[in-house]
Amino acid sequence: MDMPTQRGSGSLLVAWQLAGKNVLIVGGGEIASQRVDSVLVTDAHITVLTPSSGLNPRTQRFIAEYPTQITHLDKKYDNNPAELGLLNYDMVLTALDDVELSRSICQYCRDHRIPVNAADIPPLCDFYFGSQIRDGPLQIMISTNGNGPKLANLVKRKIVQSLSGNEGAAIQKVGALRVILKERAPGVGGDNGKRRMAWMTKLCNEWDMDELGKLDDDSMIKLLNEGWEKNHVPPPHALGIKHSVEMTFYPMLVNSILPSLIGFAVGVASCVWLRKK
Ligand SMILES: C[C@@]1(CC(=O)O)c2cc3[nH]c(cc4nc(cc5[nH]c(cc(n2)[C@H]1CCC(=O)O)[C@@](C)(CC(=O)O)[C@@H]5CCC(=O)O)C(CC(=O)O)=C4CCC(=O)O)c(CCC(=O)O)c3CC(=O)O
Ligand SMILES: NC(=O)C1=CN([C@@H]2O[C@H](COP(=O)(O)OP(=O)(O)OC[C@H]3O[C@@H](n4cnc5c(N)ncnc54)[C@H](O)[C@@H]3O)[C@@H](O)[C@H]2O)C=CC1
Repeated sequence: MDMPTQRGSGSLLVAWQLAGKNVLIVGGGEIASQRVDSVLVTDAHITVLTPSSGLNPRTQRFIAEYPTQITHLDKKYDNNPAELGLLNYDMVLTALDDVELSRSICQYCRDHRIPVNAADIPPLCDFYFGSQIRDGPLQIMISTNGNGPKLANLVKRKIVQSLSGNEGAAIQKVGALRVILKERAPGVGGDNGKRRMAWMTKLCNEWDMDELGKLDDDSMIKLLNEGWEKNHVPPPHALGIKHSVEMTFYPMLVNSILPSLIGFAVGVASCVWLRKK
């Protein structure tokens, strides 16, 4: 499907690397729990600022389960950014039922160029959250750029249905293979870089996700010895990798082929029965 190119009115889609950075979440309710969930995956250090009485059960559970990754400051924010040390944070998220407080935190962050998201005030956000699909290293974010969050969730469901479930494993194996390949043929850019990229591209085009996901340590070495070193991409079966029946075949079998077979069998049986009569 060709989509028309649109310039302007969009936002930059990036995969923000937050490992080891400090993220402040002000609030501890339903939305804060979703923020904690989203940020935990990044290996950032999270501070949740809210009184214990305002923690919902999910946020409470995260704090209990990840004591080294999450610090809970059990107090009300009294709108004193200096006391809080706001400048020490790399990102601030507000999830408050107090829009004026949210607005003032946003303003302080903007003045000090700290990226900020306020769940209740889209125009003040530096970035929006989106609907997410994750499968290992595969991350898909669906954004409607603030227009229709529920529709983002519905588009996500459509995309999930179109995935085979093999993508995450395949990407993880390709990632491991690329590391070994770069050790074998090191260097940034230049002829080596070009050759590496051409070979990896050919491999990804010729093997499918299921086959890539079946690579293991031994077959990776074999693939490099017999493929990379000889400047070609062997087919998966040459390395003993067999393609399994697509998962999508089963729903097809149940939904269309099986009912037709049953219908045909019933038809034949009734003909035989009628003839006998
Ligand atoms: C701008 C943004 C700021 C931000 O949060 O970063 C924002 C803002 C607001 N959302 C509101 C309402 C709802 N939000 C959801 C759900 C989600 N909202 C998410 C993101 C975003 N929400 C950002 C834009 C993302 C985009 O457009 O693509 C998702 C995708 C991701 C996430 O939250 O992590 C997550 C789905 C995740 C999933 O299921 O996969 C539902 C549905 C539900 O809860 O089931 C409803 C009720 C139905 C509806 O309104 O659509 C309101 C109150 C409106 C009012 O008062 O009327 C505001 C404030 C406003 O708009 O003023
Ligand atoms: N972005 C989004 O997807 C959505 C945003 N919202 C908006 O997000 C906001 C938060 O929603 P919920 O989490 O459901 O609310 P909630 O009522 O569950 O949580 C509010 C939190 O704010 C905390 N809080 C209030 N004053 C505080 C202070 N001075 N210092 C520290 N913590 C304080 C409370 O302790 C509580 O944890 C609401 O304004 C809501 O309208 C609502 C739905 C979706």
